[in-house]
Order: sequence, then C-alpha cells, then structure tokens
Amino acid sequence: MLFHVRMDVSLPHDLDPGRRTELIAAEKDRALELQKLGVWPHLWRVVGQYSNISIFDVPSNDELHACLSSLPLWEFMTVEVTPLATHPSDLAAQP
Ligand SMILES: O=C(O)C[C@H]1C=CC(=O)O1
Repeated sequence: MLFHVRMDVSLPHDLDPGRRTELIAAEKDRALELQKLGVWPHLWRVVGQYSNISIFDVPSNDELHACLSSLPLWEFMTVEVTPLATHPSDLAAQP
C-alpha cells in the first residue's frame, strides 16, 4: 500500500543544542534505514519549510504507524497521511 505523508517538524526553541544535533543525526540514520528496507521510496524537502513530502510503501496502516512512530523526531512532528489508490488513467496502470 502506498501512502503520501507530509511531516512538519517543530523543534522547541529551547531544546539543548547537543540534544538537537543527536536527534537530527538519529533521525537521518533511521530514515536511511527505512529507505534501504524499501518502505520509504521517496523523500522530498518542502522548499523553505522544515517539512518533507514522502511516499511510504508498506503492507498496512499499522505498519505505516510503526515506521512513523519509530522516527526519533516523531514527538516533534505533525504528520498528515493520505492513502493512495491506483488512478484509472495512469499510463503505468494500463493493460
Ligand atoms: O528533515 C525532515 O524532514 C524530518 C525527517 C525526515 C527524514 C529525516 O531525515 O528527517
């Protein structure tokens, strides 16, 4: 199942700078791990915002939730999920 996911990150202004650096490094490690597993095939920065647009390819809603909530920045994110279905006019979906 494919999901369009938007993540908006909001780190507290008073977050300890060392903790901030650790969190961002851990987030990158986990993001790379999920991409290598093939469950996070697209990751794009939203220009001018601390946000990303991603595509996840996972077997279920529960699996998506497990991926998203495993991200170290999870507690600092607002996440919007849109489940995707095949469009009948998609060239790639033509018989
Ligand atoms: O920077 C972000 O958009 C948040 C998060 C998503 C991937 C990653 O490395 O960090």
